[in-house]
Amino acid sequence: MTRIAVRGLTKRYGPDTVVDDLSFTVEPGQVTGFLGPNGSGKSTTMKMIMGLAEPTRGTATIGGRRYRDLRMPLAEVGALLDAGAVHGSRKARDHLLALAVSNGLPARRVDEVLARTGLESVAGKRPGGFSLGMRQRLGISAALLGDPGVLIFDEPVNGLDPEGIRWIRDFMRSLAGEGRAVLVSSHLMSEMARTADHLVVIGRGRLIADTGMGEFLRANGEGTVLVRTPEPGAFALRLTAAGATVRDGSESSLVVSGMSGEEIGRLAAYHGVVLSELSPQQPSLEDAFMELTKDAVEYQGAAA
Ligand SMILES: Nc1ncnc2c1ncn2[C@@H]1O[C@H](COP(=O)(O)OP(=O)(O)OP(=O)(O)O)[C@@H](O)[C@H]1O
Repeated sequence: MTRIAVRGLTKRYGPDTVVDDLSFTVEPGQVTGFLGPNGSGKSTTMKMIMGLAEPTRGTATIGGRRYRDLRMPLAEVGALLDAGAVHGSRKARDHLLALAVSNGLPARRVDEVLARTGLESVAGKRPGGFSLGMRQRLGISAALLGDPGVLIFDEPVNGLDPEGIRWIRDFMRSLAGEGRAVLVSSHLMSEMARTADHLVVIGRGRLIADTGMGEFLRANGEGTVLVRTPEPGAFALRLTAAGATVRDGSESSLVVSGMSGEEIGRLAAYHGVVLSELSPQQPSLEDAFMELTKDAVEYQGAAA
């Protein structure tokens, strides 16, 4: 089982520290979402893991080895870093074949990965005319050629239509389901909530959170319930006594956490309290993410 270990990873470009003493682990069998606002250092971190940028300090290893020390890189790690990039003017299958041959991989892998990414019918075509989604599938095919235990995707759903997004999401899940370690970056929380098992959040190159997705959802996704009653003061006392946390909302409403709408309704019925509103509020994960990273956003747009 191969994992990615990032330890004290730091990258300076001139006076700018774009990755700052970053440490985290990407475990096998999981999709790890790598989240951060634009410019927070996600791509630079991924490039350092893939040996495409030299760390100023610290290490990034795959199965305990730096990329440049891997014996068969394609068989250990696959990456899609520039999703839209298409290399050369070769037909899709020929492109993959050249890559396989030059890396000492069996030619049969080409048809296996084309089947897996659903590109068989266009394998004889040049990727110049491919849609972004198809180019991405071709990039993913290349990443899978060596059947690696570790996969890295930089913003893979950027620019895709909903069907393409769903395909990528399901694909990541199936790769993790096979025991691979999958690291996928995004600047949108909503994309991660349905894909990732684990979250690594960075801002300005620094680690902000390293947490299980379930844990993050429990901490940030637990809803509140908006309650209106003609007797807010008295009912607030009942709610607190029953273990809920209550704060005042607008227009003498109560904002209740720690109890479900159903429990609140029952409590009101038990005490004969009239309720004029009982509405569960769904917090947005995007809001939770923005809150987490608000101090780390480099250029904040002025409020209109
Ligand atoms: N080769 C380079 N030389 C100088 N500065 C760089 C270089 N590469 C990246 N940077 C700077 O490092 C910072 C982090 O960039 P990076 O692309 O890693 O962020 P990111 O989180 O991937 O953002 P995005 O989602 O916008 O791609 C940015 O301020 C960027 O301008």
